[in-house]
Amino acid sequence: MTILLEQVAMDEGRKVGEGGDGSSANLVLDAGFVVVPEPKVPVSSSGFVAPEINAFGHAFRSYDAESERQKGVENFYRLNHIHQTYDFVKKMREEYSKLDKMEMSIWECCELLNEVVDESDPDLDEPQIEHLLQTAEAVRKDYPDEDWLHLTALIHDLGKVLSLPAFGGLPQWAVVGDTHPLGCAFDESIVHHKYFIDNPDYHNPAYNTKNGVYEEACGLNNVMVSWGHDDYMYLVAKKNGTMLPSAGLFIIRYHSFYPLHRCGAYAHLMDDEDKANLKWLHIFNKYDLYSKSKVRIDIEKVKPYYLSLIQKYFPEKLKW
Ligand SMILES: O[C@H]1[C@H](O)[C@@H](O)[C@H](O)[C@@H](O)[C@H]1O
Ligand SMILES: [Fe+2]
Ligand SMILES: [Fe+2]
Repeated sequence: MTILLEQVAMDEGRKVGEGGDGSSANLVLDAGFVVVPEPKVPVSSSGFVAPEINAFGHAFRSYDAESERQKGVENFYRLNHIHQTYDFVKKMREEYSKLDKMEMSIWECCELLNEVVDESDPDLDEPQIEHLLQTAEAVRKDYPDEDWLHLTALIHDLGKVLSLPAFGGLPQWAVVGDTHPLGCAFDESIVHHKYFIDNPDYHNPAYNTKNGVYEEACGLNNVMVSWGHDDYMYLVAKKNGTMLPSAGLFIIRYHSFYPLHRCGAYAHLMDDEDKANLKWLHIFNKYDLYSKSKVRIDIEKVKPYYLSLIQKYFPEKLKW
């Protein structure tokens, strides 16, 4: 099966100002029709076995178990839940859609990411480039033919550069952690849900019902999801005209949306394209979460392979 990129770009373009990604979402349009094979979801994978415990001796994603990271992580979610509001997300999307902060290649960004510490993650305290390569290499072993998925894995967390001064030096609560929609009720499955009580949207009747400002099946592209590294990297990839398939862009954009991909919350907002792409996100999530370990990848050895993928799917320099 194939899809026409122009069609996808137009579909997304019609949602301008409605929680979509703004008016210049369709750079690809200029190139006319580009036929991209839509990746088929393979029946099953082999190799990678998800470990039962993380590097700190706990189950993965234990947000309440006492550990050296627990308090910091909980405080992170307290701030995240208080400050991420519908208006805040709208403002951030507008600001960062300008892509006027930096010009650099994908690989340069991978290297920059090493400066970033993620305070939201109970399972990881390794430099971020290790996580990128661990995820990508684990995916590559099980899905050797899906090179777009290897590259998606490599770049999925690059948006964390938002916390660096050159990108506005955003606080952690606006960069990392799980994401959730704004403009409708906060689902109970969201980590440390109790802190929403101090969020103004929680008390706003326009925003605190099941559907809130949305209609059933309106499509996630119409939904304001909390601002952070996911949506930023999606904007960067899309607006710089990446050739990644829509499943790759969906993974980048929603990989932290655990309430949806782990708990099935907000499923009523998805449209058919979201549902198809969610299958790939489920596959990806296993590698993103469970490849986090102390095992280092030899960067110099794998670098040429990833540089070739970057060249295939991205322009040499991107606007950030
Ligand atoms: O703490 C982690 C980390 O910030 C990841 O990059 C993000 O994707 C996860 O959803 C989050 O739980
Ligand atoms: Fe992430
Ligand atoms: Fe990740």
